[in-house]
Amino acid sequence: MTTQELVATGQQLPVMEAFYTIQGEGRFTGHPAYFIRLGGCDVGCVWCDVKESWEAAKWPVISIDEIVEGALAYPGRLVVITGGEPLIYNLFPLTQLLKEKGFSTHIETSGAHPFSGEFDWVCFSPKKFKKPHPSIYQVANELKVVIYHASDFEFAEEHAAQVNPTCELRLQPEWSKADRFTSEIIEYIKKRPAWKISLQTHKFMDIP
Ligand SMILES: C[S@@+](CC[C@H](N)C(=O)[O-])C[C@H]1O[C@@H](n2cnc3c(N)ncnc32)[C@H](O)[C@@H]1O
Ligand SMILES: Nc1nc2[nH]cc(C(=O)O)c2c(=O)[nH]1
Ligand code: SF4
Ligand SMILES: [Mg+2]
Repeated sequence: MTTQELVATGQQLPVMEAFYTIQGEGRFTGHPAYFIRLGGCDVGCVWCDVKESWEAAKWPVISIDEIVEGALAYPGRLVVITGGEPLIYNLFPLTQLLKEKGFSTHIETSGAHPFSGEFDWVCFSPKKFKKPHPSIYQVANELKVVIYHASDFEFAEEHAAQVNPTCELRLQPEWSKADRFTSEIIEYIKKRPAWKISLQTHKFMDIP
């Protein structure tokens, strides 16, 4: 099979970077985790904090065995698959192998492509720049909406109305606008306790 075919089946994937760190955001903030950052994203968020990930062709294509071997080198058994936009790819082969090896599998996604993979935790962060695929709403365990503009609160509510009732709801200040929006998020949540705040705590700790 050609590399292109192996990527299409999910046996090989473009990996921008992989690193063992502390989950900085959302429900699992503070948990040690191995991050696998896949290359490629077609969503185009103006405030994306990892724009260098967007072009898939820039990154080496690696077999899922080699990816999992990298994760096995560390004592933690929680893997977070992120990107880029990881759902561009078929994530069944990688997540099945990770689960076989005893990992909990989490994903960070905009939901802009059809859902794939076996995940223990799905963090869905919808974007105005590319509409989510309908398949994400039933599987999202956590809705994490980035607040960059006053209109993003309404956008957050529109998505909260579409996810499962058990889905946890979080608002996360966009990093460069945190001065302005953190206090607004706090006041918003105090009035609407269905929501929680998520901060990018790894940036405060100055870790990857
Ligand atoms: C870089 S994205 C990669 C995964 C996927 N493409 C997504 O957007 O969910 C990982 C997380 O970081 C969030 N994020 C990206 N840039 C951010 C910024 N400047 N401030 C706050 N959160 C940001 C995204 O919304 C997402 O929840
Ligand atoms: N420490 C740490 N936590 C994170 N949570 C989500 C991240 C991401 O970029 O997907 C991220 C990241 O890049 N670093
Ligand atoms: S969807 Fe995620 S990776 Fe893609 S541009 Fe937006 S924040 Fe960045
Ligand atoms: Mg990040």
